[in-house]
Amino acid sequence: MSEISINRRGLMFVMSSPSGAGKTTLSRGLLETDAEIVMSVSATTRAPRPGEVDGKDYYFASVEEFGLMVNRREFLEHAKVFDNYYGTPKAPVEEALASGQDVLFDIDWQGTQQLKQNAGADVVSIFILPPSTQELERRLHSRAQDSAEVVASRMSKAADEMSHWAEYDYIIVNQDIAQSSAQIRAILDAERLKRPRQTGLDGFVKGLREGL
Ligand SMILES: Nc1nc2c(ncn2[C@@H]2O[C@H](COP(=O)(O)OP(=O)(O)O)[C@@H](O)[C@H]2O)c(=O)[nH]1
Ligand SMILES: Nc1ncnc2c1ncn2[C@@H]1O[C@H](COP(=O)(O)OP(=O)(O)O)[C@@H](O)[C@H]1O
Repeated sequence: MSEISINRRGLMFVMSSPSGAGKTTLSRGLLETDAEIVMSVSATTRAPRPGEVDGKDYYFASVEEFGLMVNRREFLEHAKVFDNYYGTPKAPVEEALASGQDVLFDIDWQGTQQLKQNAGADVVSIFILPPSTQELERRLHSRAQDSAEVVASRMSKAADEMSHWAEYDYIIVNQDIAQSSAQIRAILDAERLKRPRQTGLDGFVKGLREGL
């Protein structure tokens, strides 16, 4: 039997966490296993880490270039995080949603608030907590891509970021990657099934009733 597909409205799936709690790892896992969701690639003024690819991990921009994009209103949201600027380019998100895809955002609490203000009903937000402070520090060190100074600065800012946990729809404590991935999967599956998002239901049910 062929799979039934009912048209639905794309959703904006936001994941935030203090740096090092595991967002990047969890979002990569989701993208690899789900063809209906695409990542929003942000622009940033931060320097690329070893292995990061321009246009894939981020669009790396100078402060001047970033400022021009802000002036041209090219961002859906933007914010200063740590000592750098980050922003979500608007056009790719609008194109993906219009073509029926969901979009995954790895953005901070400031960006999440802005998205909720502009597109409330389409936003589903998850906050990811580390299982402990010691484990957060271990993960930041294990990533080994940032200097000791950067790790220390991110640890000191984790408390700030974590203070916004209650603004999110769902909270996941990321102890075990497989378990956290399964929890994220469950949230996405359930949110996709919400009645207002299944815009094709009217026609589908009409067809069913006419066939009786
Ligand atoms: N508001 C906003 N925050 C972003 C954006 N892109 C990344 N961030 C956040 O900026 C913070 C730092 O990101 P990054 O430098 O990649 O380090 P990470 O914390 O290890 O992922 C994280 O909290 C990200 O969620 C964006 O486009 N907008
Ligand atoms: N549940 C987990 N258990 C152990 N290590 C993890 C877990 N989740 C992520 N990590 C590791 O912690 C480090 C930071 O994870 P990352 O996904 O880069 O975090 P973030 O994107 O939130 O900064 C990486 O080395 C990653 O492999």
